[in-house]
Amino acid sequence: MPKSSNTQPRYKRVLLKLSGEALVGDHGFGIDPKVLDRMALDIGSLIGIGVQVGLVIGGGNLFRGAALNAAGMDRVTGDHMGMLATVMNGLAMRDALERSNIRTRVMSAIPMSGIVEHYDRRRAVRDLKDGDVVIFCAGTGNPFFTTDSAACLRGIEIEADAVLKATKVDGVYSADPYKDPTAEKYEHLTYDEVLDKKLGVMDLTAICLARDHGMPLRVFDMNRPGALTRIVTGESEGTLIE
Ligand SMILES: Nc1ncnc2c1ncn2[C@@H]1O[C@H](COP(=O)(O)OP(=O)(O)OP(=O)(O)O)[C@@H](O)[C@H]1O
Ligand SMILES: O=c1ccn([C@@H]2O[C@H](COP(=O)(O)O)[C@@H](O)[C@H]2O)c(=O)[nH]1
Repeated sequence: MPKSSNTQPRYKRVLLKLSGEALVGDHGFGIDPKVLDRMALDIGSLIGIGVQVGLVIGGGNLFRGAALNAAGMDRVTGDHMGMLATVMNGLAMRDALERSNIRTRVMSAIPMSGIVEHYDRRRAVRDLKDGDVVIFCAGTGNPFFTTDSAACLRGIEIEADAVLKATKVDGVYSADPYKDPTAEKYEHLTYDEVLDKKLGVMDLTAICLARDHGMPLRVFDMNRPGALTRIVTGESEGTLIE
């Protein structure tokens, strides 16, 4: 088990959404084990201060349904492939967490007997209370959604204090900072501001779901050392949407 510390967390239970695309790291495609190990270390720090951690991992490092569809594939088939990609990422993340001695459960929205458990909310909450990390795979289990929506959905279901979106950018900007170098970063936004300004860092279904259930969202750079711990201990990091 990770070492415990005296730091008082601001959040007792969080739903952490990890970018699938960022798992590529130095590799051109797939999963860079170095990124997984770094994330396992960060998650271990949270467990060490008593924070319960649910995880949703994207699939953009492997497949996205919309991209497959643009290349000619049936959209639903592409989305099924995207959801399966999130299961592969979940298995890889469990492996890294368990190598760091962090007990981990993987639950899939799509039954996959013999590989991972089927999603069960009550069981997930029990596991979280026991200090296990619970990885929620296969998104919502339905096509035409994204893992951002799945993160908000699971976060609301498990009554997380916040959904933390760990991604490649250090917050929400007035425009995509990769495309517009003059874009300015926001420290704080309301859900309606994100919707009205059509800020593309998270899909709008996810924002609506979070707004309708009063779930705070924080977008931050997963590559900044210590960012996760700073967030759960109440320091300012990334952009808060509430
Ligand atoms: N207004 C904006 N502010 C910040 N980032 C933005 C904005 N608009 C678009 N983006 C883009 O959104 C990306 C993050 O969202 P995206 O859903 O693509 O990735 P992810 O969730 O990190 O990956 P995955 O889908 O693989 O999990 C950023 O890398 C950035 O390029
Ligand atoms: O509920 C869901 C979640 C995801 N998908 C498909 O998986 C890929 C990968 O997820 P990202 O959020 O893009 O990382 C997504 O593009 C969809 O194709 C889904 O169908 N339903």
